[in-house]
Amino acid sequence: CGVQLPNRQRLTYKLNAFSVFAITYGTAAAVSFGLGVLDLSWIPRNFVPLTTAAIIFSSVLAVAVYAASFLPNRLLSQHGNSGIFVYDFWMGRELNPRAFGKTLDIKEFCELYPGMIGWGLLNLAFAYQQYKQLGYVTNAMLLVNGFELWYIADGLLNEAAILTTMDITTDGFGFMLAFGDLAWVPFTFCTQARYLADYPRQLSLPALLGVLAVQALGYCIFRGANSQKNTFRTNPGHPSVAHLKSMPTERGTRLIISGWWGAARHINYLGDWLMGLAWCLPCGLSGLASVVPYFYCIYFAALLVHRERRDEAACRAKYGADWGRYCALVPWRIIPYVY
Ligand SMILES: NC(=O)C1=CN([C@@H]2O[C@H](COP(=O)(O)OP(=O)(O)OC[C@H]3O[C@@H](n4cnc5c(N)ncnc54)[C@H](OP(=O)(O)O)[C@@H]3O)[C@@H](O)[C@H]2O)C=CC1
Ligand SMILES: CC(C)=CCC[C@@H](C)[C@H]1CC=C2C3=C(CC[C@@]21C)[C@@]1(C)CC[C@H](O)C(C)(C)[C@@H]1CC3
Repeated sequence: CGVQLPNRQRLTYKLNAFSVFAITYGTAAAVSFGLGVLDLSWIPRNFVPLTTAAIIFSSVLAVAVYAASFLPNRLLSQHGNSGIFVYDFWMGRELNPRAFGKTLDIKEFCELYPGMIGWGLLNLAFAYQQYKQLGYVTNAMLLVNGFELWYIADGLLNEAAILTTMDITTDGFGFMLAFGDLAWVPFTFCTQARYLADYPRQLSLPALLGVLAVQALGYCIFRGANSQKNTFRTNPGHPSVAHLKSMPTERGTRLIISGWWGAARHINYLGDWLMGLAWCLPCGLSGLASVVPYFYCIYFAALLVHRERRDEAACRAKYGADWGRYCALVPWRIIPYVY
Protein backbone atom coordinates (compact mmCIF):
# COMPACT_ATOMS: atom_id res chain seq x y z
CA CYS A 1 0.00 0.00 0.00
CA GLY A 2 1.37 3.49 -0.73
CA VAL A 3 1.06 6.96 0.82
CA GLN A 4 1.85 10.32 -0.78
CA LEU A 5 3.86 12.52 1.62
CA PRO A 6 3.78 16.35 1.79
CA ASN A 7 7.09 16.50 -0.17
CA ARG A 8 5.47 14.35 -2.95
CA GLN A 9 7.65 11.39 -1.95
CA ARG A 10 5.69 8.10 -2.02
CA LEU A 11 6.10 5.68 0.87
CA THR A 12 5.18 2.02 0.56
CA TYR A 13 3.88 -0.18 3.37
CA LYS A 14 3.62 -3.94 3.66
CA LEU A 15 0.30 -4.43 5.47
CA ASN A 16 0.36 -7.63 7.47
CA ALA A 17 -0.94 -6.60 10.91
CA PHE A 18 -3.74 -9.17 10.93
CA SER A 19 -1.37 -12.03 10.05
CA VAL A 20 1.00 -10.94 12.85
CA PHE A 21 -2.01 -10.81 15.23
CA ALA A 22 -3.12 -14.35 14.25
CA ILE A 23 0.44 -15.77 14.49
CA THR A 24 1.08 -14.12 17.90
CA TYR A 25 -2.16 -15.41 19.46
CA GLY A 26 -1.74 -18.83 17.83
CA THR A 27 1.80 -19.10 19.23
CA ALA A 28 0.68 -17.90 22.69
CA ALA A 29 -2.12 -20.51 22.72
CA ALA A 30 0.28 -23.26 21.55
CA VAL A 31 3.02 -22.55 24.10
CA SER A 32 0.66 -22.02 27.02
CA PHE A 33 -2.19 -24.51 26.47
CA GLY A 34 -0.61 -26.94 23.99
CA LEU A 35 3.01 -27.32 25.17
CA GLY A 36 2.38 -25.97 28.70
CA VAL A 37 5.67 -24.02 28.53
CA LEU A 38 4.21 -20.61 29.44
CA ASP A 39 1.69 -20.01 32.21
CA LEU A 40 -0.37 -17.03 30.96
CA SER A 41 -0.99 -15.91 34.56
CA TRP A 42 2.74 -15.00 34.64
CA ILE A 43 1.71 -11.85 32.73
CA PRO A 44 -0.69 -10.41 35.38
CA ARG A 45 1.75 -11.41 38.16
CA ASN A 46 4.48 -9.36 36.45
CA PHE A 47 2.29 -6.44 35.42
CA VAL A 48 4.41 -3.75 37.13
CA PRO A 49 7.82 -4.98 35.80
CA LEU A 50 6.33 -5.34 32.30
CA THR A 51 4.87 -1.81 32.43
CA THR A 52 8.21 -0.45 33.65
CA ALA A 53 10.04 -2.22 30.79
CA ALA A 54 7.59 -0.74 28.25
CA ILE A 55 8.05 2.78 29.66
CA ILE A 56 11.86 2.46 29.57
CA PHE A 57 11.85 0.96 26.06
CA SER A 58 9.50 3.63 24.65
CA SER A 59 11.57 6.42 26.25
CA VAL A 60 14.80 5.04 24.73
CA LEU A 61 13.06 4.74 21.35
CA ALA A 62 11.84 8.36 21.60
CA VAL A 63 15.42 9.55 22.32
CA ALA A 64 16.77 7.47 19.40
CA VAL A 65 14.26 8.80 16.83
CA TYR A 66 14.76 12.37 18.11
CA ALA A 67 18.55 12.05 17.66
CA ALA A 68 18.17 10.36 14.25
CA SER A 69 15.94 13.21 13.04
CA PHE A 70 19.07 15.45 12.90
CA LEU A 71 20.69 13.20 10.27
CA PRO A 72 20.62 14.55 6.69
CA ASN A 73 17.66 14.02 4.30
CA ARG A 74 14.99 13.54 6.98
CA LEU A 75 11.42 14.69 6.30
CA LEU A 76 10.41 16.70 9.39
CA SER A 77 6.83 17.02 10.67
CA GLN A 78 5.11 20.39 10.61
CA HIS A 79 4.33 20.44 14.36
CA GLY A 80 7.44 18.86 15.90
CA ASN A 81 9.88 21.22 14.28
CA SER A 82 9.50 24.37 16.41
CA GLY A 83 13.05 24.49 17.82
CA ILE A 84 11.66 24.17 21.39
CA PHE A 85 13.28 20.96 22.66
CA VAL A 86 10.53 19.78 25.05
CA TYR A 87 7.75 20.39 22.51
CA ASP A 88 9.60 18.79 19.60
CA PHE A 89 10.64 15.78 21.70
CA TRP A 90 6.99 15.25 22.73
CA MET A 91 5.44 15.77 19.26
CA GLY A 92 8.22 14.11 17.24
CA ARG A 93 10.58 15.89 14.84
CA GLU A 94 10.67 13.34 12.04
CA LEU A 95 7.43 12.53 10.20
CA ASN A 96 7.95 8.87 9.31
CA PRO A 97 11.19 7.45 10.78
CA ARG A 98 12.15 4.16 9.14
CA ALA A 99 14.47 1.32 10.19
CA PHE A 100 16.03 -1.82 8.67
CA GLY A 101 17.02 -0.25 5.37
CA LYS A 102 13.83 1.85 5.32
CA THR A 103 11.63 -1.27 5.11
CA LEU A 104 9.99 -0.78 8.55
CA ASP A 105 7.95 2.36 9.22
CA ILE A 106 8.48 2.70 12.98
CA LYS A 107 5.39 4.87 13.59
CA GLU A 108 2.92 2.70 11.66
CA PHE A 109 4.39 -0.44 13.25
CA CYS A 110 4.22 0.93 16.82
CA GLU A 111 0.69 2.31 16.41
CA LEU A 112 -0.86 -1.02 15.38
CA TYR A 113 1.37 -4.02 16.06
CA PRO A 114 2.92 -4.24 19.56
CA GLY A 115 0.45 -2.00 21.44
CA MET A 116 -2.83 -3.31 20.05
CA ILE A 117 -1.74 -6.98 19.95
CA GLY A 118 -0.19 -6.64 23.44
CA TRP A 119 -3.41 -5.12 24.82
CA GLY A 120 -5.44 -8.15 23.61
CA LEU A 121 -2.86 -10.55 25.06
CA LEU A 122 -2.98 -8.79 28.46
CA ASN A 123 -6.80 -9.06 28.43
CA LEU A 124 -6.63 -12.78 27.69
CA ALA A 125 -4.09 -13.25 30.49
CA PHE A 126 -6.46 -11.54 32.98
CA ALA A 127 -9.31 -13.81 31.81
CA TYR A 128 -7.03 -16.81 32.34
CA GLN A 129 -6.11 -15.54 35.83
CA GLN A 130 -9.83 -15.36 36.66
CA TYR A 131 -10.34 -18.87 35.28
CA LYS A 132 -7.53 -20.20 37.51
CA GLN A 133 -9.03 -18.50 40.57
CA LEU A 134 -12.75 -19.29 40.04
CA GLY A 135 -12.68 -22.31 37.78
CA TYR A 136 -14.74 -20.41 35.19
CA VAL A 137 -14.77 -17.03 33.39
CA THR A 138 -17.63 -14.63 34.25
CA ASN A 139 -19.89 -13.24 31.53
CA ALA A 140 -18.65 -9.69 32.33
CA MET A 141 -15.04 -10.77 31.62
CA LEU A 142 -16.15 -12.55 28.43
CA LEU A 143 -17.91 -9.40 27.22
CA VAL A 144 -14.93 -7.12 27.93
CA ASN A 145 -12.50 -9.55 26.23
CA GLY A 146 -14.84 -10.16 23.28
CA PHE A 147 -15.61 -6.46 22.65
CA GLU A 148 -11.99 -5.34 22.90
CA LEU A 149 -10.66 -8.24 20.83
CA TRP A 150 -13.25 -7.34 18.18
CA TYR A 151 -12.03 -3.71 18.20
CA ILE A 152 -8.38 -4.81 17.94
CA ALA A 153 -9.08 -7.26 15.09
CA ASP A 154 -11.17 -4.62 13.30
CA GLY A 155 -8.33 -2.04 13.54
CA LEU A 156 -5.76 -4.57 12.30
CA LEU A 157 -7.96 -5.88 9.46
CA ASN A 158 -8.55 -2.31 8.31
CA GLU A 159 -4.84 -1.48 8.50
CA ALA A 160 -4.93 0.45 5.19
CA ALA A 161 -7.34 2.99 6.72
CA ILE A 162 -4.73 4.09 9.30
CA LEU A 163 -2.53 5.42 6.49
CA THR A 164 -4.89 8.38 5.98
CA THR A 165 -5.23 9.30 9.70
CA MET A 166 -3.54 12.47 10.94
CA ASP A 167 -1.17 10.40 13.11
CA ILE A 168 0.44 8.97 9.95
CA THR A 169 0.09 11.85 7.49
CA THR A 170 0.76 14.86 9.77
CA ASP A 171 2.09 14.07 13.26
CA GLY A 172 5.74 13.25 13.89
CA PHE A 173 6.89 10.21 15.85
CA GLY A 174 8.07 11.46 19.23
CA PHE A 175 7.66 10.63 22.91
CA MET A 176 3.85 11.06 22.76
CA LEU A 177 3.32 8.31 20.18
CA ALA A 178 6.22 6.08 21.31
CA PHE A 179 4.98 6.09 24.91
CA GLY A 180 1.29 6.19 23.87
CA ASP A 181 1.57 3.20 21.51
CA LEU A 182 3.94 0.95 23.46
CA ALA A 183 3.12 1.68 27.11
CA TRP A 184 -0.16 3.62 27.39
CA VAL A 185 -2.34 1.58 25.01
CA PRO A 186 -1.55 -1.95 26.26
CA PHE A 187 -1.13 -1.23 29.97
CA THR A 188 -4.01 1.20 30.54
CA PHE A 189 -6.55 -0.05 27.97
CA CYS A 190 -6.61 -3.43 29.78
CA THR A 191 -7.85 -1.76 33.01
CA GLN A 192 -11.38 -3.24 32.74
CA ALA A 193 -10.10 -6.84 32.36
CA ARG A 194 -7.59 -6.23 35.16
CA TYR A 195 -10.35 -4.89 37.41
CA LEU A 196 -12.63 -7.86 36.66
CA ALA A 197 -9.82 -10.32 37.45
CA ASP A 198 -9.62 -8.79 40.95
CA TYR A 199 -13.38 -8.11 41.38
CA PRO A 200 -15.27 -10.78 39.37
CA ARG A 201 -18.81 -9.94 38.29
CA GLN A 202 -21.63 -11.91 36.70
CA LEU A 203 -24.19 -9.80 34.79
CA SER A 204 -27.97 -10.35 34.82
CA LEU A 205 -29.62 -11.00 31.43
CA PRO A 206 -31.11 -7.45 31.12
CA ALA A 207 -27.71 -5.88 32.00
CA LEU A 208 -25.97 -8.13 29.48
CA LEU A 209 -28.46 -7.22 26.73
CA GLY A 210 -28.15 -3.50 27.59
CA VAL A 211 -24.35 -3.59 27.30
CA LEU A 212 -24.57 -5.53 24.01
CA ALA A 213 -26.95 -2.87 22.65
CA VAL A 214 -24.53 -0.02 23.53
CA GLN A 215 -21.65 -1.91 21.87
CA ALA A 216 -23.69 -2.68 18.73
CA LEU A 217 -24.85 0.94 18.40
CA GLY A 218 -21.29 2.23 18.88
CA TYR A 219 -19.84 -0.22 16.34
CA CYS A 220 -22.53 0.59 13.71
CA ILE A 221 -21.72 4.31 13.97
CA PHE A 222 -17.91 3.84 14.15
CA ARG A 223 -17.53 1.34 11.30
CA GLY A 224 -20.43 2.80 9.27
CA ALA A 225 -18.96 6.33 9.32
CA ASN A 226 -15.30 5.32 8.80
CA SER A 227 -16.14 2.94 5.94
CA GLN A 228 -18.55 5.45 4.35
CA LYS A 229 -15.81 8.11 4.18
CA ASN A 230 -13.19 5.61 3.01
CA THR A 231 -15.42 4.24 0.20
CA PHE A 232 -16.57 7.72 -0.81
CA ARG A 233 -12.97 8.91 -1.10
CA THR A 234 -11.62 5.83 -2.91
CA ASN A 235 -14.65 4.74 -5.02
CA PRO A 236 -17.37 7.46 -5.09
CA GLY A 237 -19.46 5.54 -7.65
CA HIS A 238 -19.87 2.53 -5.31
CA PRO A 239 -23.60 1.73 -4.74
CA SER A 240 -23.21 2.12 -0.95
CA VAL A 241 -22.17 5.79 -1.26
CA ALA A 242 -23.43 6.89 -4.71
CA HIS A 243 -26.63 8.35 -3.15
CA LEU A 244 -24.76 10.60 -0.65
CA LYS A 245 -24.96 14.38 -0.99
CA SER A 246 -21.59 16.13 -1.05
CA MET A 247 -20.18 19.60 -1.64
CA PRO A 248 -17.28 20.45 -3.98
CA THR A 249 -14.32 22.38 -2.57
CA GLU A 250 -11.58 24.51 -4.10
CA ARG A 251 -9.07 21.99 -2.77
CA GLY A 252 -10.51 19.45 -5.21
CA THR A 253 -11.84 16.88 -2.70
CA ARG A 254 -15.59 16.68 -1.92
CA LEU A 255 -17.02 16.82 1.60
CA ILE A 256 -19.95 14.50 2.41
CA ILE A 257 -22.96 16.40 3.82
CA SER A 258 -25.52 13.60 4.26
CA GLY A 259 -25.52 10.08 5.74
CA TRP A 260 -23.28 9.63 8.79
CA TRP A 261 -21.18 12.69 7.90
CA GLY A 262 -24.30 14.87 7.62
CA ALA A 263 -25.24 14.06 11.23
CA ALA A 264 -22.06 15.50 12.83
CA ARG A 265 -18.58 16.46 11.62
CA HIS A 266 -16.95 13.67 13.69
CA ILE A 267 -19.79 11.22 14.19
CA ASN A 268 -17.17 8.41 14.05
CA TYR A 269 -15.80 9.66 17.41
CA LEU A 270 -19.25 9.24 18.99
CA GLY A 271 -19.37 5.60 17.85
CA ASP A 272 -15.85 4.97 19.14
CA TRP A 273 -16.70 6.49 22.53
CA LEU A 274 -19.97 4.51 22.86
CA MET A 275 -17.99 1.31 22.31
CA GLY A 276 -15.56 2.44 25.03
CA LEU A 277 -18.56 2.93 27.36
CA ALA A 278 -19.74 -0.63 26.61
CA TRP A 279 -16.29 -1.93 27.67
CA CYS A 280 -16.57 -0.18 31.07
CA LEU A 281 -20.25 -0.89 31.90
CA PRO A 282 -19.74 -4.66 32.61
CA CYS A 283 -17.60 -3.61 35.62
CA GLY A 284 -20.66 -2.15 37.38
CA LEU A 285 -21.87 1.26 38.41
CA SER A 286 -21.34 1.57 42.15
CA GLY A 287 -18.48 1.93 44.65
CA LEU A 288 -14.94 1.46 43.32
CA ALA A 289 -16.43 0.12 40.06
CA SER A 290 -17.89 3.54 39.33
CA VAL A 291 -14.45 5.16 39.03
CA VAL A 292 -11.48 2.86 38.30
CA PRO A 293 -12.75 0.94 35.22
CA TYR A 294 -14.35 4.12 33.82
CA PHE A 295 -10.89 5.61 33.46
CA TYR A 296 -10.93 4.62 29.76
CA CYS A 297 -14.21 6.47 29.02
CA ILE A 298 -13.05 9.62 30.78
CA TYR A 299 -9.58 9.68 29.19
CA PHE A 300 -11.04 8.85 25.75
CA ALA A 301 -13.66 11.62 25.91
CA ALA A 302 -10.88 14.15 26.64
CA LEU A 303 -8.70 12.72 23.82
CA LEU A 304 -11.53 12.83 21.27
CA VAL A 305 -12.63 16.39 22.15
CA HIS A 306 -9.00 17.57 21.86
CA ARG A 307 -8.47 15.57 18.64
CA GLU A 308 -11.65 17.00 17.08
CA ARG A 309 -10.38 20.54 17.80
CA ARG A 310 -6.99 19.70 16.21
CA ASP A 311 -8.61 18.20 13.10
CA GLU A 312 -11.03 21.14 12.87
CA ALA A 313 -8.10 23.61 12.89
CA ALA A 314 -6.26 21.53 10.27
CA CYS A 315 -9.39 21.34 8.04
CA ARG A 316 -10.02 25.09 8.37
CA ALA A 317 -6.44 25.67 7.16
CA LYS A 318 -6.81 23.07 4.34
CA TYR A 319 -10.26 24.09 3.08
CA GLY A 320 -10.42 27.83 3.92
CA ALA A 321 -13.85 29.39 3.22
CA ASP A 322 -15.26 26.04 2.06
CA TRP A 323 -14.90 24.72 5.63
CA GLY A 324 -17.10 27.58 6.90
CA ARG A 325 -19.78 26.65 4.34
CA TYR A 326 -19.49 23.00 5.38
CA CYS A 327 -19.86 23.88 9.10
CA ALA A 328 -23.03 25.85 8.31
CA LEU A 329 -24.48 22.74 6.59
CA VAL A 330 -23.29 20.29 9.29
CA PRO A 331 -23.28 22.35 12.51
CA TRP A 332 -22.65 19.60 15.12
CA ARG A 333 -19.09 18.60 16.06
CA ILE A 334 -19.49 15.10 17.58
CA ILE A 335 -22.99 14.55 19.06
CA PRO A 336 -25.96 15.65 16.92
CA TYR A 337 -28.10 18.35 18.66
CA VAL A 338 -25.81 18.29 21.76
CA TYR A 339 -22.19 19.19 20.86
N1 LIG B 1 -9.05 4.12 20.23
C1 LIG B 1 -8.28 5.19 20.24
O1 LIG B 1 -7.52 5.41 21.17
C2 LIG B 1 -8.38 6.16 19.11
C3 LIG B 1 -9.21 5.94 18.02
N2 LIG B 1 -9.32 6.85 17.00
C4 LIG B 1 -10.27 6.56 15.89
O2 LIG B 1 -9.59 6.62 14.66
C5 LIG B 1 -10.53 6.93 13.62
C6 LIG B 1 -9.90 7.93 12.67
O3 LIG B 1 -9.86 9.20 13.31
P1 LIG B 1 -9.14 10.55 12.77
O4 LIG B 1 -8.02 10.22 11.86
O5 LIG B 1 -8.88 11.39 13.96
O6 LIG B 1 -10.25 11.34 11.98
P2 LIG B 1 -11.30 11.09 10.85
O7 LIG B 1 -11.37 9.69 10.37
O8 LIG B 1 -12.57 11.70 11.33
O9 LIG B 1 -10.69 11.92 9.63
C7 LIG B 1 -10.69 13.33 9.59
C8 LIG B 1 -10.41 13.73 8.14
O10 LIG B 1 -11.48 13.26 7.29
C9 LIG B 1 -11.71 14.22 6.21
N3 LIG B 1 -13.10 14.65 6.35
C10 LIG B 1 -13.65 15.37 7.36
N4 LIG B 1 -14.96 15.58 7.14
C11 LIG B 1 -15.25 14.98 5.97
C12 LIG B 1 -16.45 14.86 5.19
N5 LIG B 1 -17.59 15.40 5.59
N6 LIG B 1 -16.39 14.18 4.03
C13 LIG B 1 -15.21 13.63 3.61
N7 LIG B 1 -14.05 13.72 4.29
C14 LIG B 1 -14.07 14.38 5.45
C15 LIG B 1 -10.71 15.35 6.46
O11 LIG B 1 -9.50 15.06 5.74
P3 LIG B 1 -9.34 15.23 4.13
O12 LIG B 1 -10.47 16.02 3.64
O13 LIG B 1 -8.01 15.87 3.97
O14 LIG B 1 -9.37 13.82 3.61
C16 LIG B 1 -10.38 15.26 7.93
O15 LIG B 1 -9.10 15.77 8.22
C17 LIG B 1 -11.79 7.44 14.32
O16 LIG B 1 -12.83 6.51 14.20
C18 LIG B 1 -11.39 7.59 15.77
O17 LIG B 1 -12.48 7.35 16.62
C19 LIG B 1 -8.60 7.99 17.02
C20 LIG B 1 -7.74 8.28 18.07
C21 LIG B 1 -7.55 7.38 19.18
C1 LIG C 1 -1.50 9.68 26.77
C2 LIG C 1 -0.88 9.59 25.45
C3 LIG C 1 0.56 9.81 25.36
C4 LIG C 1 -1.67 9.32 24.38
C5 LIG C 1 -1.20 9.15 22.97
C6 LIG C 1 -2.36 8.89 22.05
C7 LIG C 1 -2.39 7.47 21.47
C8 LIG C 1 -2.60 6.48 22.60
C9 LIG C 1 -3.54 7.36 20.41
C10 LIG C 1 -3.40 8.41 19.30
C11 LIG C 1 -4.12 7.83 18.15
C12 LIG C 1 -4.32 6.49 18.34
C13 LIG C 1 -5.04 5.58 17.49
C14 LIG C 1 -5.31 4.29 17.90
C15 LIG C 1 -4.83 3.83 19.25
C16 LIG C 1 -4.51 4.97 20.21
C17 LIG C 1 -3.65 6.05 19.60
C18 LIG C 1 -2.27 5.48 19.27
C19 LIG C 1 -5.93 3.25 16.97
C20 LIG C 1 -4.72 2.45 16.48
C21 LIG C 1 -6.91 2.33 17.73
C22 LIG C 1 -7.62 1.33 16.80
C23 LIG C 1 -8.43 2.06 15.74
O1 LIG C 1 -9.14 1.15 14.92
C24 LIG C 1 -7.57 3.00 14.90
C25 LIG C 1 -6.69 2.19 13.96
C26 LIG C 1 -8.50 3.81 14.01
C27 LIG C 1 -6.78 3.95 15.87
C28 LIG C 1 -5.89 5.00 15.17
C29 LIG C 1 -5.53 6.09 16.15
